[in-house]
Amino acid sequence: MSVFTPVTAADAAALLAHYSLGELERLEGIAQGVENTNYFLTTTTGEYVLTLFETIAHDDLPFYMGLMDHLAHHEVRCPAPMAREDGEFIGNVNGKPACIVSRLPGTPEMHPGPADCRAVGSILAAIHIAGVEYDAGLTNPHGHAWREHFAAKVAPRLTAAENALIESENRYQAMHDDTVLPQGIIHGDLFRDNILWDDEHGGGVIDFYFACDDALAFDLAITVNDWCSTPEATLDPERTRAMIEGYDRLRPLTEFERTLWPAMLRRAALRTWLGRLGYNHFPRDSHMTIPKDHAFSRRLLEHHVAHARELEASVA
Ligand SMILES: Nc1ncnc2c1ncn2[C@@H]1O[C@H](COP(=O)(O)OP(=O)(O)O)[C@@H](O)[C@H]1O
Ligand SMILES: N[C@@H](CCOP(=O)(O)O)C(=O)O
Repeated sequence: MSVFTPVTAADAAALLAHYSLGELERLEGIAQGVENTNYFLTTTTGEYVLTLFETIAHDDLPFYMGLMDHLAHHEVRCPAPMAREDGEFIGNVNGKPACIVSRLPGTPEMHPGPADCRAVGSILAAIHIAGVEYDAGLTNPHGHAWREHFAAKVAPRLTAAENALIESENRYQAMHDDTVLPQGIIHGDLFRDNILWDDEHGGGVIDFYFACDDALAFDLAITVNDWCSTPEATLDPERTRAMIEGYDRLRPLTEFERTLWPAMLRRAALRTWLGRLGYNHFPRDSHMTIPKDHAFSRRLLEHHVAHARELEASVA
């Protein structure tokens, strides 16, 4: 997250008047993240996170709130949304829709080994399995149409080589029909910084605001691309194998998923690259934001394009 919309103690106290969460003790802006405004919020009853939604359509918010509520009740450790006294999860702060969720303890593991990756694979599979019973849906707003549209928008700011790579990758993706793959609720952003680990509970998952309906293997590819990549923008074979095993033991991959695995890894790398180009070339006015490395995502995509055989072998 970031702070795009500053929140004062008085704003937070006015919001808390709609909840039974006690009195405000402390409010602290969070620099991490790039999508929403976030604050740690401490009250006399506990520790929470206040989120102001900056870009998400108001109509989509019940999907995210309901999903966290559902998963929190289905053995996925994740933030629980706090209900207001009127029963709603969403309120308003400084003109922005806002929610309060429980704050998870723990810290991210930014230098994972194979054992961490195996655990993450199992956490992702548990989300996919629990998602089957969630009775709401959301079409991926960053699917094929978005990739094409965004490519045209960002094109004037990129080099000819970058535009050629995006164009050919969009063409490749259009040729690979993923509707044959199992679909369901995906997290969509299970990067290293979105799991908080603590000794007592293990991994807790945050940041469900890219969740949507899509191919489950695409979600695994997003996760592998982040957790199993090396600083040289390649995939570490041992970590990749461990994550796929951790996933597969709970939700076995189908033959189609194995066949389309290289395409999913490429699609995930393209999605992240385009997203990061957006943060970089069309920045929003933020009071606190940590930039994302878009060149790394391009190099990862280039690696995937050049090493199709290796990617196939990683899931064989
Ligand atoms: N429920 C939570 N419990 C603990 N920390 C959280 C929680 N939600 C967010 N955070 C903290 O805020 C940071 C940014 O959150 P994130 O959801 O990734 O932002 P964004 O919505 O911009 O993607 C996280 O890296 C984490 O430090
Ligand atoms: N994880 C994505 C984009 C969203 O970042 P977050 O820090 O807000 O989760 C990326 O790294 O590009």
